[in-house]
Amino acid sequence: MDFLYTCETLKLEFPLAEPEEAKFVILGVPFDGTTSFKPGARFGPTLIRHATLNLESYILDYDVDIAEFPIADIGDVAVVAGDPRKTADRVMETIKELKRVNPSATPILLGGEHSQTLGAVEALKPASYVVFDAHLDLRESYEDNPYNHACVARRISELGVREAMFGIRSGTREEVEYAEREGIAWVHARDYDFEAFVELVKPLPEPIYLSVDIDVFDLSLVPSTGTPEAGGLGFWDVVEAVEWLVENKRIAGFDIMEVAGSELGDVTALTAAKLLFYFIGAMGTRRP
Ligand SMILES: N=C(N)NCCCCNCCCN
Ligand SMILES: [Mn+2]
Ligand SMILES: [Mn+2]
Repeated sequence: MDFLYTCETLKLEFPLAEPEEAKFVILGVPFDGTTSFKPGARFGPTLIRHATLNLESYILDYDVDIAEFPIADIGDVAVVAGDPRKTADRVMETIKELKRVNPSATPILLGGEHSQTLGAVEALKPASYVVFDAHLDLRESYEDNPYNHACVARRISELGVREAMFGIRSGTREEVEYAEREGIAWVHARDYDFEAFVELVKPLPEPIYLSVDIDVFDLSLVPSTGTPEAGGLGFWDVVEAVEWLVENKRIAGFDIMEVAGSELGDVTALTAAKLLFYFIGAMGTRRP
C-alpha cells in the first residue's frame, strides 16, 4: 500500500511482509531539526537498517529466527526540515493510516530525534509511556520551541498519559519539580536495577508505549547520539526490562530514537539494531 507521507529507503534484508499483514511495522523518522549538540540524527534510520546487515536474525538465547516473523518496513517519513511539530503530524498520520488497515500491527519507530515520539503517541493513545533515556525531556520549551526533543515527555504528560522513566542522569531543577508535581516516577541511572523497574511499571495502566532514547546507554555504546551522557545503562539492563514488559503488559508501540552518526557501521546504530532484534524476538515469542 502507499502511505501519504513516506518515501522509499534502504529496507531490511528479510523477506518483508506487507503492512496490511505484518505483526511489526517499521517506520523511520530521519528528523534532526532541533538537535543542539552533535548532528546526524537524520541518518539514524538508515544507519540502523544498515547495521542489521551485520546481525544474525536467529536469536541464540530465544531460539527464534525473527526473519520468520511478519515484519514490514514502510520506509521513512518525509520530514518537514526544521519543523518538529509538522513532522510529528506526519508520523501521527502515517501510524493512523497503518492502524486503519492493520489494527493489530505493532508500529516500531526508528529515529531520528526523540521529538517524533510525540506523533506516535498521539496516534496510538496509550495509557502509559515507559521511557529509557538519559534525559528527563520535561522542559516546557527549549530553544524557543515546545516541540524540541528536550520537551517530548512534557508534551506526552500533558496528554494525560502516565509516565515512568529509567536511566535518567540529566535534567533541570524545573523538570524535576514538574515530575514531582505530576507524579512522574523516574529512576536515576545510578539507582537503576531490574527490581526498581518492575516495581514502578507493574501498576501502570495498559497499553504501554515503550520508548528507548538510545542515549540511555552508557556513551561507550552510543558515542554518536546527539546529546551523549556518561554513566548510562548496560545493554542487558534494557533488554531485560523490554522482556519483562513484553511478557507482562500490552505494548501499543515501540521506538528507538536519537540514533545518529555519519558513517555506516557506527557503534551507536549497532547497539540500536541489536536492541531492535531483541524487541521483535521477545514480542514474537510472547505467550498469547
Ligand atoms: N533531551 C535532551 N537531549 N536534552 C538535552 C538538551 C541540551 C541541554 N544542554 C544544556 C547545556 C548547558 N550548558
Ligand atoms: Mn536523551
Ligand atoms: Mn529523549
